[in-house]
Amino acid sequence: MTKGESCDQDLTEKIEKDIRTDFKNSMTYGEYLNLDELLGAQNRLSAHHDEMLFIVIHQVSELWMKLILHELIAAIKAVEADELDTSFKLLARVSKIQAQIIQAWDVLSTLTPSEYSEFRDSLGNASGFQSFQHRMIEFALGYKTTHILKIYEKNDKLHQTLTHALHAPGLYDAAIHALSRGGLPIDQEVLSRDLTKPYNRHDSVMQAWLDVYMNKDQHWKLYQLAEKLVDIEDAMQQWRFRHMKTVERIIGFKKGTGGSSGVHYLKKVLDHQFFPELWELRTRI
Ligand code: HEM
Ligand SMILES: N[C@@H](CC(=O)c1ccccc1NC=O)C(=O)O
Repeated sequence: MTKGESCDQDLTEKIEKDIRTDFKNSMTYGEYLNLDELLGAQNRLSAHHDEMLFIVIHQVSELWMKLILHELIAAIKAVEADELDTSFKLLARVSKIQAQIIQAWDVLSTLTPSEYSEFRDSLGNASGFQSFQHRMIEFALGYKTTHILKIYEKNDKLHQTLTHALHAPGLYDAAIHALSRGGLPIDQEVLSRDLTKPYNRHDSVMQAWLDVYMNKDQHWKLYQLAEKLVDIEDAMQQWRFRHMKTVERIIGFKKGTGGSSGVHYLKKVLDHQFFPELWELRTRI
């Protein structure tokens, strides 16, 4: 490269930098937050006044889910790296976001059965059952339900992302490996378990958490991690319960648009536990 060419290169870089700075300086609030797109995305399918509430509550929930996932994925990495203090900060934020989406049910509860029935038909077969981010969160917590993948067969990108998450360790698997690295004996069959299957309760994990709780001074960080996980599961169950009750007060025991039995199905989902040993130990101590 000649001297002249390298000068040209410097000049081009300087101009490009100036353009970027100018753009940044003149950028508005709305541009930064992409508000045209965000606030233009409430497309009602009916002329019903209350459909706006229905759309906004879902969109707000999906936005919060986006942040939950962002934090959870970082928390899993932190636990895997034995950076537990970092994970506490991230998991505490997840809990605070969960509190927001639990509160959101209060707003939706102002929708009455007659109001909802006036636009329910326009929703067709669409259902929250198809919420991709909801499944990503369940997967990140270790609840891997393979039958869910079928829903996304026609969407390569979502299917691929969910398949990747299916094979990746969830938060509970990361915590169990941290127990093992912390010197608590965990059976090999748990450590090398098939991550694509939902987690099942295991004796060695039960024993390890009991040990952590009974000797918390020696395992303070793992003890704190356990309580953060309990916070998260507690909130997941509160969310599920509020969803089930809100649905019952709005559609009673009608079948769901997604093809399920409706409230009966939502009640059954409440039986599932993400971190079973952390609940069982409460009876054992
Ligand atoms: C009037 C309001 C709502 C009604 C009547 C309702 C009803 C239902 C029903 C009946 C199901 C079972 C699947 C089906 O057959 O459709 C379901 C699933 C689901 N809904 Fe809702 N829902 C409402 C609001 C919401 C909101 C605001 C969210 C937040 C994103 C949401 C998220 C979900 C999710 C994630 C599932 C799957 C649950 C699982 O499989 O564990 N729903 N809903
Ligand atoms: N499953 C609901 C419909 C429903 O709630 C819904 C429809 C479209 C988009 C999101 C929805 N929310 C949660 O399930 C019903 O059966 O009325």
